[in-house]
Amino acid sequence: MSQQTILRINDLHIIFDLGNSSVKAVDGVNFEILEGETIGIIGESGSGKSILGLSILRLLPSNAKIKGETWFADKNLTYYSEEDMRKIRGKEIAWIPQNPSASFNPVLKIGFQIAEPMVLHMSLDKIQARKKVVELLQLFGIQPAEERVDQYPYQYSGGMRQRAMVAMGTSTKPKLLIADEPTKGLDNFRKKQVAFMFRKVKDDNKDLSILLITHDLSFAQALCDRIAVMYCGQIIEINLSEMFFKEPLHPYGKALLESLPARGMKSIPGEIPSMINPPSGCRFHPRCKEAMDKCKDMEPPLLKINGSMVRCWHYA
Ligand SMILES: Nc1ncnc2c1ncn2[C@@H]1O[C@H](COP(=O)(O)OP(=O)(O)OP(=O)(O)O)[C@@H](O)[C@H]1O
Ligand code: NI
Repeated sequence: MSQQTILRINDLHIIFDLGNSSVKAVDGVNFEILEGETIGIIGESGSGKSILGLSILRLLPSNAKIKGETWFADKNLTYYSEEDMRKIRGKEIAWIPQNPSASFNPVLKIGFQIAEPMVLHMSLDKIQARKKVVELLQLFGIQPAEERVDQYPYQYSGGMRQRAMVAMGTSTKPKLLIADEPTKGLDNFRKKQVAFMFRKVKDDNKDLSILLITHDLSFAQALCDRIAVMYCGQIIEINLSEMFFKEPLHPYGKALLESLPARGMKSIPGEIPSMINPPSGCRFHPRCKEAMDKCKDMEPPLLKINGSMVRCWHYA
């Protein structure tokens, strides 16, 4: 049985025009997400993870120029109008933003905000929606749900707001859920709670595909079927999670793992490169222990190795 592709991104480029210079935030990205799979996008700050996620929903800042195609099942979203995108957002593709505290409207009750996508997309009336919200709050451990439904964001703890965001994101039974840094700023205990909650969401919705954008490698390892590593606007490795955490292909992947506390906590030498003037050749070469002469001048293509992909001359 082969899994269906739910999302396919073809040769995506996103450029920010800064007047006298430009930032290539995403530079030639190709990948796909299968039905029911969880894929993690990892990489250092500024590598283009959030911009890639936002581009799928076309929520990019207005100074962004976009090239390439985004297919959602058999729909080519590239040519969708804003009006058509609004029917997809929150219904078929849900977005869980990076900062739940800033994303809830402080003057509206949480229950009302969670209900909104269901009222909009599932034509539930207010009473039905309220009932659904109470069920969702219970499901996500936000108790006592009957009381919590009428509270305002400030009355929730950070962890509760995070869970409420996921409740809202999954309320309309989307096909794809995109979550940006869902564990950002949480302590270890709350990180585990969020991982547990995502597991539950996955178990309850076997066909749901999840795109997890995260810095948090242990969180990615706990949840993802596949890992895509981004560096300086490009995907430089796509691998099964199991393979990646055992033996990553790209030297940058190896360096990321070696920077984990449990694996020696070796920081990656050098600096995250400028996105305005990225390094020549392989973008990682100035920081790479294994760099060869060729890596300085020639950009490696994304090579297929068995079922994995890697952008590194060592595999050519
Ligand atoms: N509105 C904007 N105008 C200009 N450049 C931008 C804008 N938004 C993002 N960028 C640039 O695009 C690049 C990618 O940003 P993005 O937010 O996707 O990174 P990220 O990988 O999500 O990082 P983080 O892990 O810190 O969230 C960065 O170099 C950033 O400076
Ligand atoms: Ni980000």
